[in-house]
Amino acid sequence: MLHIKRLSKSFGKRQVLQDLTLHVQLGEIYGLLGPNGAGKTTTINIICNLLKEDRGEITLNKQPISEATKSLIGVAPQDNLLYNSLTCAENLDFFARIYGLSAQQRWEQVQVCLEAVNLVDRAKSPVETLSGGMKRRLNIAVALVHQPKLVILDEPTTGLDIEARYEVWELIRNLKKQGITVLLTTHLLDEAERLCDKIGIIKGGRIVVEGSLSALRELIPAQEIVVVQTRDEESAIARAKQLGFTHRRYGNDLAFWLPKHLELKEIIACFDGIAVDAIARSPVRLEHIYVEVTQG
Ligand SMILES: Nc1ncnc2c1ncn2[C@@H]1O[C@H](COP(=O)(O)OP(=O)(O)OP(=O)(O)O)[C@@H](O)[C@H]1O
Repeated sequence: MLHIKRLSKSFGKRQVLQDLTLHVQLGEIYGLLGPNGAGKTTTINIICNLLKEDRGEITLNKQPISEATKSLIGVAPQDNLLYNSLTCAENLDFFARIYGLSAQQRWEQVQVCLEAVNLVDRAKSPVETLSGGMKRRLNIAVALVHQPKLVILDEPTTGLDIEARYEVWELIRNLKKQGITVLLTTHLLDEAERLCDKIGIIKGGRIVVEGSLSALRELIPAQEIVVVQTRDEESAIARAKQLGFTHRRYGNDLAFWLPKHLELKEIIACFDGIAVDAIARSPVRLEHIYVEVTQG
């Protein structure tokens, strides 16, 4: 649905995107991940025709990006784009006017979008009276008002509490159910794990890995990851080396990749003679893959 091939963009001497290639299929939720400053927002701005690429090819629904493709895209930017003194319904009506909807279409779409984001009972409330979570949902409703085929959500749940986050996640899943394709950026790896059919990780201005979570898991040759708490890390690392376990640091945590499944007592036996305070086991998660790809 959205195909980007060898996209490059520089600001002055700083090359931000370098031969970036990504493919978003119709109806999927695609998560674009990468460190701060990796070029995610720049990529979004180019897709939305707000910024011109230096080189590369982008097609949306088989059409090159242009003014004409703008109406196929709805964007919910990182900072809510809302008028605080207007009500929820007025905000939606305002943006629907910008997209040139007729009065009848606007009336219908305002209702549909308020329903989609569960804000029907706040239709007449000024934005300034809404909670942070409600504002975020309204911001997403604005992106939907002209019935786009692709919705781009730039960090949709940043700054929200967990309850508000659940609501936004449910809303995003509902967009997918309606056949809307979603491209989202996030720094929350559990958000990407929960929602995304496909994940692309940007580093150095290009997509370094792209695929489903299960495909990305293949990048780490481990059945399981164990975090070991010990005052004698050196001995634990030396023992792990003897056993053929790769070791990694995730923040302060010392972790080992287990190449095969082991029972807990077998794991404990591996570190026999070393003072171990605690062992925590987890499957290979996006966090481990992300660290490998972005810091490797
Ligand atoms: N208009 C501009 N002029 C000059 N430099 C820019 C401009 N826009 C972005 N940049 C630079 O390009 C780089 C990529 O920025 P971008 O906002 O695309 O990153 P990002 O991946 O979205 O980051 P974040 O996760 O922090 O939102 C940054 O170093 C930024 O300072």
